Amino acid sequence: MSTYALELKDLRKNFGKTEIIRGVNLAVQPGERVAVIGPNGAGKSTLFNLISGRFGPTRGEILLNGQRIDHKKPYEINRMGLSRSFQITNIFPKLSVFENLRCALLWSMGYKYTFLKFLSGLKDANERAEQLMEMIRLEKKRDTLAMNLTYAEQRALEIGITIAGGSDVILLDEPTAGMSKSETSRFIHLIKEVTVGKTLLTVEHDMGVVFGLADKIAVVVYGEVIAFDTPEAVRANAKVQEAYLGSSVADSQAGGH
Ligand SMILES: Nc1ncnc2c1ncn2[C@@H]1O[C@H](COP(=O)(O)OP(=O)(O)OP(=O)(O)O)[C@@H](O)[C@H]1O
Repeated sequence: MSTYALELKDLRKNFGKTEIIRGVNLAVQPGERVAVIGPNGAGKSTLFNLISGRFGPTRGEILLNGQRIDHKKPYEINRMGLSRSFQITNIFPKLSVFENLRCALLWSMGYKYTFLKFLSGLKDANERAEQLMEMIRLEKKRDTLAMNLTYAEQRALEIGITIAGGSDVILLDEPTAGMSKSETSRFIHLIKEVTVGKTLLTVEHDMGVVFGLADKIAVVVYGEVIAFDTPEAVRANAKVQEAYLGSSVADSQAGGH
């Protein structure tokens, strides 16, 4: 049986007659941090949509901790241990930071607790919400409505909501998009801290973030993974350099990352 946290086997997706994902194979070890990079339109979002169950594949298999998840519904995949962040769209703007985290926790506990155990569940959720708030460094904003947080704070809250359910595989879509340079470096640090021991997949355009965060990089070009390796090996990969025309990846090297 597979011991991979996530495994894609000959994964394919057609939209109409066009094959957008063209036989992707990828095996991610538990605890690995993987950045998925590639030119615009390469299929990165489609890949995330397939993994998280928004789309069903045309062919191929997706395994989460050895169990098939292709053709399961997003909430079923979530229950099986995969959580995806949608930038800040999981946040309830009119709830406080604490209430947002507590909601996420209760939602994830709801299926495990019977109604009669709900009250004790509530106590657990309160305690865990406090812990999570400290982890994402928003304890001073405990009672602030989410809509009144700064953008970077909202992104931190979103990460808190994403990890609240205890999933061991986390998908993040461009986690630092829209942040300033200093916010970005603080946020990379935060992501690393809160995902210790978890498997992380990010779609990312910012090469600084990619090289700061990833143990491995998957390079998607025209619906195929053309390289899956350590950042150093990917930088040196001739196929990758050709696909990027020596731009982003080489630039980040010149930038000293
Ligand atoms: N629901 C859909 N129906 C038809 N075509 C789609 C659909 N979703 C994506 N595509 C097409 O699939 C291709 C891959 O798109 P996708 O969004 O996965 O690329 P991407 O690598 O995430 O791009 P970007 O970096 O610009 O976000 C594009 O040509 C896009 O037009």
